[in-house]
Amino acid sequence: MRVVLKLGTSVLTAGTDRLHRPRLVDLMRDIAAVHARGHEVVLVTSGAVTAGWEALGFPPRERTLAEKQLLAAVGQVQLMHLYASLADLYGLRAAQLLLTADDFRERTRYLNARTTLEGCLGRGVLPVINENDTVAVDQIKVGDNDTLSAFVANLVGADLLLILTDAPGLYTADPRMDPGATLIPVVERVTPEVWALAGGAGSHRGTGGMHTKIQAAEIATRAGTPVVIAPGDAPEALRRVVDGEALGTRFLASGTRLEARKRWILAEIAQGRLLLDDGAAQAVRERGSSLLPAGIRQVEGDFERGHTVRLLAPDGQELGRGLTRYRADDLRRLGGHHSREIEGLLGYTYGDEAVHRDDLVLL
Ligand SMILES: Nc1ncnc2c1ncn2[C@@H]1O[C@H](COP(=O)(O)OP(=O)(O)O)[C@@H](O)[C@H]1O
Ligand SMILES: N[C@@H](CCC(=O)OP(=O)(O)O)C(=O)O
Repeated sequence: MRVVLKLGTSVLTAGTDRLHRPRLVDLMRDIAAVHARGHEVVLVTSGAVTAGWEALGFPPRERTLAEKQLLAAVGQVQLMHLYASLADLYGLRAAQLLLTADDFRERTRYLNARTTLEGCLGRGVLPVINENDTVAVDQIKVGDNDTLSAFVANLVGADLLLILTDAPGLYTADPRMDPGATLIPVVERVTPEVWALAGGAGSHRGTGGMHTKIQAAEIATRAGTPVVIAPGDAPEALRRVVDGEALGTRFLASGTRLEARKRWILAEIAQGRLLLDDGAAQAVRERGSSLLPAGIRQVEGDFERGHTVRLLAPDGQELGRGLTRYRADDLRRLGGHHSREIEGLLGYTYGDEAVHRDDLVLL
């Protein structure tokens, strides 16, 4: 089994202000045990900012981007030092990958990241991934490690994404606010009702709370990977979930595993929206046809050739996502025109289709 394990700050600190070493030992022992049984583990870890804060002697927090980047720069080294030493204790080698949104958006970078990850797994190395906070400003960052872990799960075609946190799973309401809330053991589909259950982060240390975990569950399950949200303080949580024990909340995969290219399209952050006319919406939805410029009524956003865009029916319903063959400004000029006019309008052509059916994933 190929498993992506996401460890939140809340788990790594065990509710304290610093990385909780005994907790890290337990987690690494769990990882090593699962690894020793032939499973592949990819670790997505938070905790750099907290580790940096600890390393600098807990200075008063400013909560600016510059401060977060500084703390992450200091803390990432501390975090990796701990992981590398602990992995060593259990006879494992750790590798570090610092990724950000562009690494999933740009095909070449995506393929390189995937090659490195496959290389690690092929050699039995434990990849340890965090967002590259030191360079990630709003425009290019994934923003939270729950979503990052779902992107990574899609990247490697994981059989399971396990998100460990400081809550026992998804509750009917934020258990910190509502003592009567109860655990939801299985979520068959991420519906608006499920979204409504999510509250924000449980502490000042965590990012996103249950909201980003549900978002992660939606991204991964849609690409065919089941997701479990489970308590990080449960002994041997990874081994137990891998063995099929019902721990925390399981989100069932909503589809079959998509081929790698389609997973990439879904994993990517959509850069723009194409509003189709009735005929085009019907052709795309019912026949899985390519989208021609003639069927585009409106183009929203700023995107380049090769970026992912959402395809919307006239009523606003999202039909699917695909890679566009033309940049946003080109499509604004081509919308409503026959494909034979493309060369005359632009002075060049990348083919008849705005989004080719091979590059299109219907939802
Ligand atoms: N419906 C819910 N069920 C469970 N936990 C929830 C819910 N809504 C909000 N939360 C909060 O989400 C927190 C976990 O997210 P977060 O603080 O970001 O942790 P992490 O560092 O693990 O990502 C929990 O401590 C909990 O208070
Ligand atoms: N990249 C940041 C963590 C961001 C994040 O999503 O944190 P968390 O909600 O604790 O998983 C760090 O290493 O501190």
